[in-house]
Amino acid sequence: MTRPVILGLTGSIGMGKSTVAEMFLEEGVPVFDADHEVRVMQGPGGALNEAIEARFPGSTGPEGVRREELGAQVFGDPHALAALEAIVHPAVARKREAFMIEHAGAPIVVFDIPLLFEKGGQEAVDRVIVVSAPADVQRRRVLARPGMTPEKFAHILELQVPDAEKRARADHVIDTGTTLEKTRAAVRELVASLRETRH
Ligand SMILES: CC(C)(COP(=O)(O)OP(=O)(O)OC[C@H]1O[C@@H](n2cnc3c(N)ncnc32)[C@H](O)[C@@H]1O)[C@@H](O)C(=O)NCCC(=O)NCCS
Ligand SMILES: Nc1ncnc2c1ncn2[C@@H]1O[C@H](COP(=O)(O)OP(=O)(O)OP(=O)(O)O)[C@@H](O)[C@H]1O
Repeated sequence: MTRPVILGLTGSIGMGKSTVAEMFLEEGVPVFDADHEVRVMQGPGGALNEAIEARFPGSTGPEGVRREELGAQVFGDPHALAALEAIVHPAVARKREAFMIEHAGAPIVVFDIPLLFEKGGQEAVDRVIVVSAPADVQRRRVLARPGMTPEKFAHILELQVPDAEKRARADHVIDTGTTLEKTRAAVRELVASLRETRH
C-alpha cells in the first residue's frame, strides 16, 4: 500500500522553521508538530502530568507542567532527561501514528522536528528539509526575542549541529534569508515537484 512521502523539517534556532511549517500548511500539506503535541500533553489536564509529577515531584500544578522548573531539573542531568524522554516520547509516537492514519491518503506530510539531526530522526523520514539563513540574519532574529542574551544564544548554538553540516546533509534547503514571498515560492515549488514524483 502506498503511504505519504514524509518530509522531516528541521533547522537551527531562529532559522524560520515555524514560519516555513506554516507555509506547508497553506499549501495543503499536513504538518505534525511534535513540540506542540508535547505542550498540549503537558498543559492543564494534560495526559502526561501524572506520570511526570510521580517522577519529578513538584514539577506540575493546576497549569500543567511548570516547564521552566522541569527544564532546570533535566537539562544538564542526562539521567533525568532520559527519564523524562521515556515518559514523553512514547506518547508523542502514538500521536504521530494517529496523525499518519488520519492523513494516510495525503501525497506528502511534514514532520516538524527541531532536533532531527541531534536525535537521529532521519530514519523516520523520507527526505530532510533544512531551513537556513546567513548567520548574521539568524543572530539578529534570535537576539530580538524577549529574554534572549548573546550568552544564551551562544550556548544553544553549541548544543545544535552546525548549520553548515545540516545544509550538507539535507535533501533540500529552504533559504529563509530572503523575503517571505521568495521563501513561500520555494516551498510551493518543492511541494509541486514532490507531488509530481509521487504519481
Ligand atoms: C523540559 C521541558 C518541559 C522544558 O520546556 P521549555 O518550554 O522550558 O523548553 P523547550 O521545550 O522550548 O526546550 C528548550 C531547548 O531545549 C531543547 N530540548 C528540548 N527537549 C530536549 C531533549 N529531549 N533533548 C535535547 N534538547 C532538548 C529544545 O530544542 C530547545 O532548544 C521540555 O523541553 C520537555 O518536556 N522536553 C522533553 C520532551 C522532548 O524531548 N521534547 C522534544 C520534542 S518531542
Ligand atoms: N524569508 C523568510 N522566511 C522565514 N522567516 C522569515 C523570513 N523573513 C523574515 N522571517 C522572520 O524570521 C522569523 C523566524 O522565526 P521562526 O519562529 O519561524 O523561527 P524558528 O526557526 O521556528 O525558531 P526556533 O527554532 O528558534 O523556535 C519570523 O519572525 C519570520 O517572520
